[in-house]
Amino acid sequence: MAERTEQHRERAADGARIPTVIADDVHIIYKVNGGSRGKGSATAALNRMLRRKTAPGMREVHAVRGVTFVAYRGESIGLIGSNGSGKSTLLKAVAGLLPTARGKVYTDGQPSLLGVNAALMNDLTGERNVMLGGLAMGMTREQIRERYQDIVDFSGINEKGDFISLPMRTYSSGMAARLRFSIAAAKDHDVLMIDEALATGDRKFQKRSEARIRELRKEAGTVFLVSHNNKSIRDTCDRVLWLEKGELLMDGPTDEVIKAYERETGR
Ligand SMILES: Nc1ncnc2c1ncn2[C@@H]1O[C@H](COP(=O)(O)OP(=O)(O)OP(=O)(O)O)[C@@H](O)[C@H]1O
Repeated sequence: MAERTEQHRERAADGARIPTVIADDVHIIYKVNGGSRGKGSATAALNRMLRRKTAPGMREVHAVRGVTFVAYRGESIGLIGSNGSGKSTLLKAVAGLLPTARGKVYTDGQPSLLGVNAALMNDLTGERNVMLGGLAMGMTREQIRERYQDIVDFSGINEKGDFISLPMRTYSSGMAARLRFSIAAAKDHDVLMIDEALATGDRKFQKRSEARIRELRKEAGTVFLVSHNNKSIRDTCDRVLWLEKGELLMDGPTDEVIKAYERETGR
């Protein structure tokens, strides 16, 4: 892995912690077309497209409501909350993939979002996808070639045969998720965001990825992890943000927040 550079230190020369992400009163609103009053048929939608009309009754989903926090170098932050509470939306906004309706997100460096749905090409081989994924993260061909074997070994894709030379559509969902994680984890990120990646893959792979997350943290980036698995969060994160209905309910040390969450949800 890359050597620690000046820029990768956890603390500034005066000993102050270095912020990597600042979310200031962030609001995210999705606008949903034709959410559907009326029949919402395909013909009606086609008609609207042809006439360039906006859908009647455009609806809004206010997914994130006034979230504020500061993340620092060397932190690993878990995002928890019930289904639909806004975790993935918040990460997408931090990654710059969704505009804020109000408020601002400031980041140091380019955040990388690794979702279980990260776009790899199903018809291409695992090998080609390693190359594409690496290039998409800003690595050079040379760097990817250097790390290629590590990526494949880490993913464990070839443990049961030569799967890396087969198209990704032949992979199980666990195998595909492992390859996505392995590609993303090959680079030292300033801010790495992982959406449920650890929920997939078997226990052995989860252990390996948890270890890699700890390593990435040591290399002084900031890691965000969205997960419904409290154990993964406990094993990996030192701080947790708890979202409910788009609002930040609690922000604090992992143990405190998870305990409060478990009391509330009975899980
Ligand atoms: N593309 C979209 N268009 C419209 N609404 C959306 C879209 N994506 C998410 N939403 C809505 O935004 C809200 C937050 O969703 P989000 O996926 O961020 O929640 P989450 O906490 O990540 O959920 P989960 O734990 O189920 O993955 C939900 O009400 C959801 O219906």
